[in-house]
Amino acid sequence: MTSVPCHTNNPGIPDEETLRFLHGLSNRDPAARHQAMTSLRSTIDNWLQGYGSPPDSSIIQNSAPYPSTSHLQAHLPNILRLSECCPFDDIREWCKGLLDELKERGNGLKVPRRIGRGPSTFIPKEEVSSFTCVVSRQTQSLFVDAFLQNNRLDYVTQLMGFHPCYLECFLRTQQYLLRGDGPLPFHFRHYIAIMAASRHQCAYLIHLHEQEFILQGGDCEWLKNPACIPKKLKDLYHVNKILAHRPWLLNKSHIEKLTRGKDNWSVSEVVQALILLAHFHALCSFVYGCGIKDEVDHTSHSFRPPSPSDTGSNDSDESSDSSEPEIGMEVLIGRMKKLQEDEEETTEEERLKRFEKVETQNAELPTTSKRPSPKAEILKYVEDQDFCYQDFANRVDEITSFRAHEYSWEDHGFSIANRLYSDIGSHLDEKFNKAYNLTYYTMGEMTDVDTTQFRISIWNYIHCLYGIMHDDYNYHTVNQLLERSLKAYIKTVTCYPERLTKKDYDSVMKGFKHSEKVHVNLMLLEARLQGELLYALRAVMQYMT
Ligand SMILES: CC(C)C[C@H](N)C(=O)O
Repeated sequence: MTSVPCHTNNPGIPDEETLRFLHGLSNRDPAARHQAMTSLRSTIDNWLQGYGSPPDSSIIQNSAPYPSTSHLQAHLPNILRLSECCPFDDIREWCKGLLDELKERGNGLKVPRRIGRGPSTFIPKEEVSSFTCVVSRQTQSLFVDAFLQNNRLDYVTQLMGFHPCYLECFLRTQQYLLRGDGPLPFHFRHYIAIMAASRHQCAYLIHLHEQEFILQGGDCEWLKNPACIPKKLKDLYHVNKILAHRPWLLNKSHIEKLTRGKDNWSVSEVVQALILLAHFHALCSFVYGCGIKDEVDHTSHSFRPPSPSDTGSNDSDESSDSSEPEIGMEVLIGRMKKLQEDEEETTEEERLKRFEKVETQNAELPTTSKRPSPKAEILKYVEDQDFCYQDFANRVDEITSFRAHEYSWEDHGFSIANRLYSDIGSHLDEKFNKAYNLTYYTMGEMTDVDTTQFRISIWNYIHCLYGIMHDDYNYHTVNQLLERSLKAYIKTVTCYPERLTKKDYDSVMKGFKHSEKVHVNLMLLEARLQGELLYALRAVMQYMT
């Protein structure tokens, strides 16, 4: 345990000492884990001997420190979390036993209750593969990797565990962005993650990265009072806002502003920052799209009885119109077949018209649900909180559609990313391909289904929300395969993820399995990420030429 603990007085942010202790348990080597457990055990024994007041020094028989009650108390939510989600059986069992023992013996200590509630409010916990269920070897070893990388087996990872071959790629890329070679210091990377997540008020990601920020030696003043962050980071606020909500407005002048002057951003740093921002904006969509709950140690819920949101019955918000019947899976499959059989020849002009039609229809979709009002602990990170998505079709600026054949990820984005921030292009490319091509040839209970058309229409529809047109694509397909309620869901998750409700999730893709809904959310994440990056990297290219 280290010196100078960082006391943040924020319920979401434990002190540095607690975080270091967790570090000790995150070890691949069972002997090292055992040692970490023994040392914590001695610390707790010291406390138990003294029941909250320092015991007579003759009783302390080991070299472990004597903890204060509040200090020990601060460990408990984390011990609870480990007792519920840790891929190492030894730690999980040990934590369970410890909590039970403290409940009996820990005079005055408030011991949180185990609730085993699962990662999502939308998906029953029995459906989610985790350490308690039988998961494949591959998934199990990915969970261990994630635990070691992030000091936890987080809920995002658990849900992505439905799709291990994607998860592998996701973890590798995120690890590279946060811990790999790159121009930005580690604590900056986490602060940028916080800034990105705050655009969608995503407390889940904000709290995770506040902790990582502290572990990377970040100054906790930046968390308490974001007004005191360095000017260099402040300069990123504007770009963050545009990229998150109206990326088509990004141009070379924004890059110029960041790179001008002394002690400002280098182009490589800008590229890493833009990719981090886009990565975390898109991850917010995944978090909300799948109804991911707060991590066990991020709230004080475990001291009180479960709330409706813990049990997944929180659907009080009325937002989507679920009265409209869905077309049903059989009709959908029939339409896909038909589209494949009679491929229609279209002119460029016709394709453009169809694209514009889908775009105009987007603007007509209802987005009635209200924005949740953020808590002060989130608001402190947000500037201009009213700035949000605006329908591309209703833009006031003279901006034309982005033509993907003039600037595409494969031919342009990929190489400029790789050139300015080595290897990132390849990591992202692999991840995009995994998400774009992932298929099990199933749809609900049906097998041997070619779902290509459906999946491509989701991807291209998301790009359409951002004004990106794929010139060789017939947008008529989008209207054939994506019904209004599904389009509304996709639009909400992509553009206003914080407004999504359980009811929205329940009322679309009715015959689909939960793992398939998560699959759709992976595509939303990646297509949004790629859309933002196309604009961001085009702006960088324009600045450089
Ligand atoms: C999103 C889902 C409809 C994807 C489908 N299960 C497939 O294997 O392609």
